[in-house]
Amino acid sequence: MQFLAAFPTRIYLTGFMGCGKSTIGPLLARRLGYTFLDLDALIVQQAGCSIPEIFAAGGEAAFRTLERKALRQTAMMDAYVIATGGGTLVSDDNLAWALRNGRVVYLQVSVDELVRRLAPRAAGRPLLQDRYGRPLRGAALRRRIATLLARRVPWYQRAHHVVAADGLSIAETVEAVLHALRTYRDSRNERR
Ligand SMILES: Nc1ncnc2c1ncn2[C@@H]1O[C@H](COP(=O)(O)OP(=O)(O)OP(=O)(O)O)[C@@H](O)[C@H]1O
Ligand SMILES: O=C(O)C1=C[C@@H](O)[C@@H](O)[C@H](O)C1
Ligand SMILES: [Mg+2]
Repeated sequence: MQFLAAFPTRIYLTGFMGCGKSTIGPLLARRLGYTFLDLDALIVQQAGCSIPEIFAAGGEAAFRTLERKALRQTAMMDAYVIATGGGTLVSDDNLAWALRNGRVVYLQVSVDELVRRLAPRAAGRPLLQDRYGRPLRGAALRRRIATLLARRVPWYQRAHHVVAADGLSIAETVEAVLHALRTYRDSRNERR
């Protein structure tokens, strides 16, 4: 009997804040019959406080420690779509781990589109706030997004799949990710 390779067991969504990991993830999971997990939500649940509270109490380093642990808790999860945080896979260590333990999909979105999406949603994202905890706006928000994104792209681009999501609706982005995963699955089956 010929065994046909199916979709990977774990799919990790990566990309900048606002690229849509938490929005696309549940829809993608439903299409695949997978379970959805949001790593930020897992961290909040286990810490018993919000992300801004974690940053306020222990700085970004404390958050990154929790995030690293949360990522590794997904090791044995079967048939999961996992939305990582925007900075989770911006680390050689975490990225190499995710690349070994699942398929990593980068939702690539331009600075212009990220600014549009994040302008009303900077609150609750500590890296998009000023030193007084006020959400950045206008040119300051754009500068922060552009600087951080440029720094992070070298990690994001090492994903197994890069899905150009600019100009796509939410539903179209789900289809684009499914297309990338199907193409990968079919290429593996052809090689058998
Ligand atoms: N085409 C689109 N694809 C995805 N999200 C979109 C789109 N158009 C608008 N949005 C909105 O942009 C926001 C994307 O935010 P979301 O929380 O999903 O991003 P994220 O990648 O999970 O960010 P973070 O890293 O901060 O968790 C949502 O409010 C979503 O409704
Ligand atoms: O891009 C980041 O570094 C972050 C993104 C969010 O998902 C959260 O994980 C947190 O706000 C940090
Ligand atoms: Mg998210």
